[in-house]
Amino acid sequence: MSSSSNQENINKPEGQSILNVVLVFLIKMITWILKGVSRCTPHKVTSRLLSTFHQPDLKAIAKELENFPGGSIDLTKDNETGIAVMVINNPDKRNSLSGKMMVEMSEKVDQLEQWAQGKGLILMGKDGSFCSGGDLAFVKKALHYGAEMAAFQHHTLTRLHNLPLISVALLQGHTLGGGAELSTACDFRVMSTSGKIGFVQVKMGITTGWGATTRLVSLLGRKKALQFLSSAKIMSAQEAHQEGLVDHILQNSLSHNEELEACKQWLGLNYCNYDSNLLQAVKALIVHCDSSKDTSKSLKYERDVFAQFWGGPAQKAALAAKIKHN
Ligand SMILES: CC[C@H](C(=O)O)C(=O)SCCNC(=O)CCNC(=O)[C@H](O)C(C)(C)COP(=O)(O)OP(=O)(O)OC[C@H]1O[C@@H](n2cnc3c(N)ncnc32)[C@H](O)[C@@H]1OP(=O)(O)O
Repeated sequence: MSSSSNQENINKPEGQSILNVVLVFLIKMITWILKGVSRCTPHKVTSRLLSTFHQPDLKAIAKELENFPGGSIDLTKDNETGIAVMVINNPDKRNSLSGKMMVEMSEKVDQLEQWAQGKGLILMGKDGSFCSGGDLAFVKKALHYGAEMAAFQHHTLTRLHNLPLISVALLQGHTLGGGAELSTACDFRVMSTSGKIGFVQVKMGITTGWGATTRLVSLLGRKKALQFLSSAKIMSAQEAHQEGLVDHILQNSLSHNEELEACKQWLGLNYCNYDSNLLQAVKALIVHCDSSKDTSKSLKYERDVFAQFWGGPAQKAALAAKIKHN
């Protein structure tokens, strides 16, 4: 740089050069913001802003979901053993979840939150199948209602996951899509040797709608979560156990009821031997330590992304294709 320009700089009043710095900074900031906004389509900005500020009215969503009938969620609590069994009961549709069943599951979780003698919970499906996800008849009628349904399910499954009970999903038969998501809302997964599990959402033109991405990353880490969710792989019991998703495989050739009894034994003998107050305190401590990471922020973002695909062309094409995830 020539000495004369150096001379200029040296003679420039202090305020002038600070003003220049501030001006340059402001121009850079404005350019950066404009670049950022142009990257998002108006739709994405709107829906993200909406979901950030929009607090779902769960009571109103429940009223709407109850308009989609079918099946039931049945709960039995054994005050002697302290183990409850929650049954996803829609066997004619492979225990897929209707809107009504989503509301009933929320109500049963309410009951379990108040169960003083509770120690453990087994979540299972009726007649030897766990759950094949959302009831597709409900799904096709609720394509306008994805964000609300996801908000409702996130609320229920986060409370299920955080129950002061040690929970096990008994995976018999098929566990698909939303059904696989339900299984991640339990502390453990026990599977029959012939069972199959697959996070098939991406094959259905959507991302996870019931919170499984957040829970899988926390449970098994980013890599395994990415493998399951991007491949839509249908895993056998052996494969799921090898991946660490399933904690115990039941012995072969048991009847459906014998598998339930074996699951009760596994849960009772391993994790429900002590006083319910103590066990509930142990689980509450685990939940507190786990939720110190910001899972609510992660779930909110998961809902935002889900809402951008739900009802979109890829989901409509998948629904029209009547895909069977055998
Ligand atoms: C946010 C979650 C997300 C969403 O809600 O969109 C998802 O859950 S995505 C995943 C949605 N689930 C599916 O796509 C499953 C589709 N079904 C199948 O792949 C098969 O039915 C299977 C593998 C579950 C069972 O196959 P199998 O050969 O053993 O029996 P059938 O196919 O004959 O099924 C018997 C009977 O059940 C009905 N069915 C099965 N799954 C569903 C479902 N999810 N919703 C509604 N109905 C279901 C199937 O249609 C048969 O009924 P029928 O009247 O005899 O045709």
